[in-house]
Amino acid sequence: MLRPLRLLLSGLQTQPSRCCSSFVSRMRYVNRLKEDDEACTAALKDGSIFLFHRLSPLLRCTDVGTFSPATLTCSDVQSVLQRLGSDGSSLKEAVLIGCSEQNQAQFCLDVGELDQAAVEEASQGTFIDLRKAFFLLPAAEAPLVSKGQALLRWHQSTRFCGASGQPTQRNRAGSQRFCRSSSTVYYPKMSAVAVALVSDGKRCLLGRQPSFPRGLYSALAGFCDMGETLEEALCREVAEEVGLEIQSISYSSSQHWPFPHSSFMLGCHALVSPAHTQLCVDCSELEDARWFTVDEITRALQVKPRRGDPPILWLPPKHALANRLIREWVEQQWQSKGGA
Ligand SMILES: NC(=O)c1ccc[n+]([C@@H]2O[C@H](COP(=O)([O-])OP(=O)(O)OC[C@H]3O[C@@H](n4cnc5c(N)ncnc54)[C@H](O)[C@@H]3O)[C@@H](O)[C@H]2O)c1
Ligand SMILES: [Mg+2]
Repeated sequence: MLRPLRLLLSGLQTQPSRCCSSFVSRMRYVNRLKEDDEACTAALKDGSIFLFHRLSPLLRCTDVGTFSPATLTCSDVQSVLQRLGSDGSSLKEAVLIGCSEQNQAQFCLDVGELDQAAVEEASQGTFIDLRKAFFLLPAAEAPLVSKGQALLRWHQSTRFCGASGQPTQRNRAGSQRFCRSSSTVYYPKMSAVAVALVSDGKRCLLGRQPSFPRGLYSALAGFCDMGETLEEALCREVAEEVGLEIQSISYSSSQHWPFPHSSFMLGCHALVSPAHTQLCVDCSELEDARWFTVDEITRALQVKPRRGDPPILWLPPKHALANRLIREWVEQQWQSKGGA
């Protein structure tokens, strides 16, 4: 079958184009690799690979005691696989996750079929559960690793078509899967979650679930229902969880959150009328919810939690969107105090 000219031309190009800004050319390059299997195969040969073992990423500890994701070249991975007696065919399972600022395509690969300790020894790293690894990594590197895990998990759970029950096939980049029998195309999925930092103008509202570590309180959150807007989801979640009606919703920022599975977190600030702040907590959802003053929150932000010694109030870690919302609120409170 004749391939479209666009794909033939793009297949010749195995590096990002230099005609536009480096960001634009990297984005277009990654997009092209998703569409063109041959270009993607070529990019893998020159690309970098993040290894996972049963969804735990391979990290390396630096000389100064910090952690970073172990970045291997394709030939590094080939020699690790060969040393462990694998024929290297599992490289075909690598999934495209992006392109580095150095214009190198980035892939992830799960080598869960190999002995974990042997891969660690051969690749000079350690596989660490993402729940721990995510917080050990610098905030700039954690999202790439969580994206890799999310894509690998999605491939593992979408092997069969929900309509025909037949096996699905992936494209080279791993950006979609296809069922020949039902002609269904599957794309990676994530659930939308609305998070709100609710304030009454002077205090902010935080809640805790029974599963949270002792002392931890966070912004209210909930999965968006089908057909809901972000605003509708926030209003419903806050009403359900603490029995309040919110208004003046303003969007702050978003993040991909890998726990327990892929969520697309949409973070907002919201207000309640100071005359209606009485909480009616739904105990089936939350163990507790409370109003906190800016002084209490400012003190809690300065506390470094130590193992076995939880402070009275412990806030979400810096990598979490809720932490960002809390910091934004504190800054805005101090600014308005300074201006008053
Ligand atoms: N990154 C952050 O800063 C941050 C902050 C708060 C919450 N979160 C995350 O947001 C997620 C949702 O928060 P929550 O637990 O309060 O939600 P929630 O209040 O909607 O309650 C969870 C319940 O919703 C139901 N549910 C509906 N749709 C679902 C779906 N698509 N997937 C799973 N369950 C679904 C389930 O019964 C589940 O037990 C959690 O996974 C949490 O880790 C992240
Ligand atoms: Mg909730």
